[in-house]
Amino acid sequence: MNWELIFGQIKWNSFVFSGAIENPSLSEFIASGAGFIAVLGALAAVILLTVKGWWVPLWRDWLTSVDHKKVGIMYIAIALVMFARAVIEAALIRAQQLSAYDGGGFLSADHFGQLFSTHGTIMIFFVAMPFITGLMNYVMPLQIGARDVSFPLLNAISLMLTMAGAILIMVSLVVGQFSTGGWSAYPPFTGIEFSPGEGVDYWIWAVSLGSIGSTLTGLNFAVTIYKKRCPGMTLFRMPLFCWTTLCTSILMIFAMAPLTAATIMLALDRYAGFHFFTNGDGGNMMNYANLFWLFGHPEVYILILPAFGVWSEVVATFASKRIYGYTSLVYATMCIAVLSFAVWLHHFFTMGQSANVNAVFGIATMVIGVPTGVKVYDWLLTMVGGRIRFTTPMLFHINFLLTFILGGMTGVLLANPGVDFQVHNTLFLVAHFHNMIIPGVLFGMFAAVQFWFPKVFGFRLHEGLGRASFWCFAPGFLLAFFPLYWLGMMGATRRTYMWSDPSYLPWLALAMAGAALILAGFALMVAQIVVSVRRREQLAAPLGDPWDGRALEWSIPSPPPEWNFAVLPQVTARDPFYEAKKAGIAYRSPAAYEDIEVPRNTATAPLIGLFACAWAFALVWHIWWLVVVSFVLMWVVVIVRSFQTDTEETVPAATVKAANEAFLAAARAAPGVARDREMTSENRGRALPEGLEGRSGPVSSRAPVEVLP
Ligand code: HEA
Ligand code: HEM
Ligand SMILES: [Cu+2]
Repeated sequence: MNWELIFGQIKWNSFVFSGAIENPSLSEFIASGAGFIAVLGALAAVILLTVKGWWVPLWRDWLTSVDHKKVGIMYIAIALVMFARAVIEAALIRAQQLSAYDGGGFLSADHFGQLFSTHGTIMIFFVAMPFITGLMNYVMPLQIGARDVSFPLLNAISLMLTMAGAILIMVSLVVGQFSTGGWSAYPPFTGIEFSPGEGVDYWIWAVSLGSIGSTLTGLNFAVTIYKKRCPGMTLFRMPLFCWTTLCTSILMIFAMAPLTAATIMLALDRYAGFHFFTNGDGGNMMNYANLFWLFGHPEVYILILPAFGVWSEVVATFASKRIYGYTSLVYATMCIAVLSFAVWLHHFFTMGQSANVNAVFGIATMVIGVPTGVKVYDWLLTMVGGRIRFTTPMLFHINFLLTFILGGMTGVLLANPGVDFQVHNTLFLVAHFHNMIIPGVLFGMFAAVQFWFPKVFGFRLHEGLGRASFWCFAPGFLLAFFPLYWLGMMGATRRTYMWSDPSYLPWLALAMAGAALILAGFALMVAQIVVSVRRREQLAAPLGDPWDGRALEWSIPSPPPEWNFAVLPQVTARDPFYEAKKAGIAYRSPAAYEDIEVPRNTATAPLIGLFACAWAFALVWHIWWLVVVSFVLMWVVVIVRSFQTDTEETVPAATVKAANEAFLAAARAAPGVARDREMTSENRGRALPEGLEGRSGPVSSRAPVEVLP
């Protein structure tokens, strides 16, 4: 039998374990160990699912679900698993750099190159992207008073494409190697001549799958926000998180396309001998740099805007005050979104444009500081005069304000081409972007988890452990990244696996200590989740409104029913739920209930994801029969689905009524918010008073959130 016909380019020595046998070294053992852990982890999951009998529920209730809430949770689960891997890789990079004085260190140059490439690629495409996408999925439809997104099946397909990409990257731990070309994968280095192996192909197909998934998500969410808002929810009554979701979705639609184009063109160069980006034959790698950063710069705002939305929700809720400067926050978000398409060139000031071109793009970049500053001042002014509750999300918010400004300022420094020539591609740059992404995006997502967890699962997270993890994360970040500003100015370049200037050592040691603290923070966060699950009875918050919330998601039970809203809400003001509580008309019984149509679960999306994953794997290894078979199967699934007509089921009005009336009765009877704003015979059935909009909300009369044991 012809091996190559069946297995393509996979050979015995493609498996990571073979390296440790043929060429034993610490670096190879670590690589094999990682492969081993991946295999063991997968095996452990299979055994757990089998022993507990969870296969059927996993398939029936989760993988085949098209419910935006479950899709959102699955996105965040992917993000957390991938974060665990990428943060360990960061610690290895740090340890290598600390020990690498004058040829020391324990990793081979090649292994080190794979580590920073997978770390960057995973963190951006398979941690930050799924995290924000999962969060937008869960929260946005609830906040606009919708029952789901506009295209629930498409939503599930986006998820499964992202999952396929993540699985492909995990497979690269075991079979073959990953790219050493960094997260931006510049040719000609990533061309076939300089990187002939499978590594770059893993990067290309994993990123392409994620990128197509994100394009579809962008379309889906933008249409949802335009079309599915509940009665009375005008655009300018939407919570700010929905505004940032809208802007991010539009950015996704326009920015992911150049990335997909770049990866496919790079693939054509590598597989079919095209020369879009080659050094000779009429190719030009600058085309790649332009396409990549035409995506890459908006990408960083795709990540930060939803986080800005989270910060707006968090600060208004925990300052117990209406957000300051709502309209200016909306316009600032729009400005940032538009400007983000006009600055991509600042990523390659040093690559040969004229000084004038650099100046134009440098100024455009600096201008983004203005709308961002508007946001910062709005958040600060929201806190002024508020009654601040120092919960974990609020601690993250204050830390965000303090550190994000510093990172923004170093961005403005980099926007000056003269300065950039000095520090481009040094650790100064690495410090800048981690300084934006970690306190801004990552901690924004952590704050969001703390904030919305009780909504999703019906019980709170343990507050003490949450604070403990915060107190590791926040100083850990400072220690891990501020020394890099110094190192960068001393000339330490990024992506270096070895160095020879002894004055680097103390700074690298500090950075290592910081990375260790961040790992400790992550461990505490995992502990927090485990402890909270165990104590869920004690931490229960089933009535849906644990923080004295403001937007519509807090007006329904926790966890929300499949149909979200028993009756679509009628909105007459911003912060509609808060205003309703204030007017004493929250938790009113609706006049009548109707049957609700919900989409049926379907195997379509997971099958498409499965075949997409097989297709990408086959492309990486040139297994041509599998390329054809999986591609055809993917389309067979699509065609079969298009003939199905019975795709929805009806929840009878009586079922909805029973569930909702039980919830409303409990909410009215409960102490706390419901009691303070008790239903009375006078206010029952009364519409929300007109003119509430624009009036600044009063300081909440509620006691601050107690710290749970
Ligand atoms: C979430 C991610 C994120 C965010 C929000 C930003 C925001 C900004 N970035 Fe950053 N950046 C990255 C992630 C991010 N960046 C990444 C990942 C890279 C490198 C990729 C790579 O090469 O691998 C990078 C690289 C990068 C470069 C390229 C440098 C080089 O390669 O040599 C430049 C240069 O101009 C730059 C500038 C800026 C600026 C001006 C902002 C501004 O938006 C910042 C605005 C914020 C403030 C200014 C603070 C708050 C404002 C006030 C308090 C008001 C008062 C202040 C003024 C009016 C100035 N960034
Ligand atoms: C949580 C703690 C983190 C630590 C300790 C860490 C550490 C590092 C280190 C040491 C590098 C290599 C620097 C070099 O080139 O010498 C790096 C690169 C990088 N990191 Fe992180 N990081 C962390 C989180 C994140 C997050 C959350 C993101 C994005 C969401 C991210 C994105 C990147 C990117 C894009 C690169 C560049 C990769 C490349 O050069 O191609 N990191 N990080
Ligand atoms: Cu940029």
